[in-house]
Amino acid sequence: MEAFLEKAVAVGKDKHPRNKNKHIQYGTAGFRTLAEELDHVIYRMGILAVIASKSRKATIGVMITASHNPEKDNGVKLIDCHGEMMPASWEKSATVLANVGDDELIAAIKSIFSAENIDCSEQLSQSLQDGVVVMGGEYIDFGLLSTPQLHYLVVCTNTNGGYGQPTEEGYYVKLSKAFLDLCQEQDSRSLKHYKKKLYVDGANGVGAEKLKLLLKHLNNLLDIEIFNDGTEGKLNYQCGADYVKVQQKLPLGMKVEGGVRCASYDGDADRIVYYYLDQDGIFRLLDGDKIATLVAGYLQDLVSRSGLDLNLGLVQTAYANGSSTQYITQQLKVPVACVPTGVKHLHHKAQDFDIGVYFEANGHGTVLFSDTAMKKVKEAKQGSSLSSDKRQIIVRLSTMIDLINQTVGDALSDMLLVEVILRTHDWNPGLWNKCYTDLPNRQLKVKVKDRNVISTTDAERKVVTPEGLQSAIDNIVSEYKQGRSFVRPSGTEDVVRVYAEADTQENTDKLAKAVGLKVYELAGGIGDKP
Ligand SMILES: CC(=O)N[C@H]1[C@@H](OP(=O)(O)O)O[C@H](CO)[C@@H](O)[C@@H]1O
Ligand SMILES: [Mg+2]
Repeated sequence: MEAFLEKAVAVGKDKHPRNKNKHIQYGTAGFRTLAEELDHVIYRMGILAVIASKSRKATIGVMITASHNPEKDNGVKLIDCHGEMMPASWEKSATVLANVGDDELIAAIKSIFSAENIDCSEQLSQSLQDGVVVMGGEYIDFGLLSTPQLHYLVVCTNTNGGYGQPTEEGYYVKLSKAFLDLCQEQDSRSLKHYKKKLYVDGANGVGAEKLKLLLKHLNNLLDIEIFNDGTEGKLNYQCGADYVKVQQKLPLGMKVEGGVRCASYDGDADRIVYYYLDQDGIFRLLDGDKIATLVAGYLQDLVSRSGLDLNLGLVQTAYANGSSTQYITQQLKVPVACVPTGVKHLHHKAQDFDIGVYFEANGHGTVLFSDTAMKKVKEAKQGSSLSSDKRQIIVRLSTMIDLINQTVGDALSDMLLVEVILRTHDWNPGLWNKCYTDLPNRQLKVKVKDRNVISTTDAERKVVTPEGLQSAIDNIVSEYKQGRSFVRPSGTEDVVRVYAEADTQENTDKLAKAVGLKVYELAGGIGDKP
């Protein structure tokens, strides 16, 4: 895209410069003025026409005419895809584009792209293909996919189909077959609490489209209504997993009844969080920690009933709610490891176990089965001396392995996994939520001059530099019941993140603010204080 834009500026400057500083406006019927003043305007309308056509995914028209005006005049106007005039918002963009200086063209084009919510991925994808071809490489263009689908396809390709068919359809077939098998196994039971109704917020990303395709394979075992499916709203804007997790409220546009399970994906569908409104209409979050404990508890039970000698562990980050860690270690008696933020750290650590469950609190996670675990399950399944009870459990474990996308966190696969477990337990979201009660928590962002002045240790739970910050945090935290707080530089945004937990939401907010202020003071805060 950058290359394009640079070319647009270069050609503009060279062949169609804006010489006069006269403001010209898209009026009643396009731009209309002396022909000699229109050259750069018409060039720029060529640019706008392409943007409009991409936005509409249709042909649009550009008319050059002075209509009823004198001969020395001329004009240009755009015709929208259904044959009518362009809407007012486009007239505004046209006016901006016509009047910016030659060097401001890039910024103006970018802002139209973003205002009209236009996807530039096609151009970026072309750039990628150019890079591959120039090196003599070959590529398969799978078009639009979720991130975890591509992870799946890479493994399938490199295992010659051993992990599944290397096609998007193969992905749906593999997951849905496992899901149907696991549900059918218990088809005869009557379910009291588990309902098949589920609301899904697609974050206006790729997940909604992919979910629609998956649903065709699920034999109506799930009754899913999709919100934020990308037909109108903006990507991740007041919706999606991150918004719901951090804001702890329903996404934009989602209408739900109490007690019905809801889930939000993120834009590329590698994260998922669940939530519901309880009988008092209060929002209840079932985040990555709640998913991790649900999955770990279930698999732990399955493994112990299978009689197989397999160790199971759970990997979290410092963002995991303190109650979840306590529940896992004390109730489930599953060992927990804490690693720095970022899936690469969690995934790596999870490989230390026969069965490694990992989840970030924000809903990114999966389960890894080691080669040894896969081999033991496979051998047990083939064994002839199993009682029918044991066989059923081993088959279940083996089908679970097929249901889980082990390559990376996957909103679709994780959703099916959660649904199977809830169905098996015959749980509604309230029963799931009851396992443990989250400590109130708060995340804040603090802007500083250079976030790298903050370095951390102990899986990011303690600050090393700047000097004095950790002892200041310790002092503040000691004033709060069940208080815990840590700070770290974000790896994806130019901010320092503050996390806090305490006994009440009010105290948690106070704690987060006090720690945020210390960061601001001791680590070079800029702009508004937290
Ligand atoms: C608190 C939080 O949710 N941090 C996120 C966020 O990283 P930061 O380094 O905190 O900006 O984006 C990462 C990539 O998606 C994700 O792995 C991580 O969990
Ligand atoms: Mg993602």
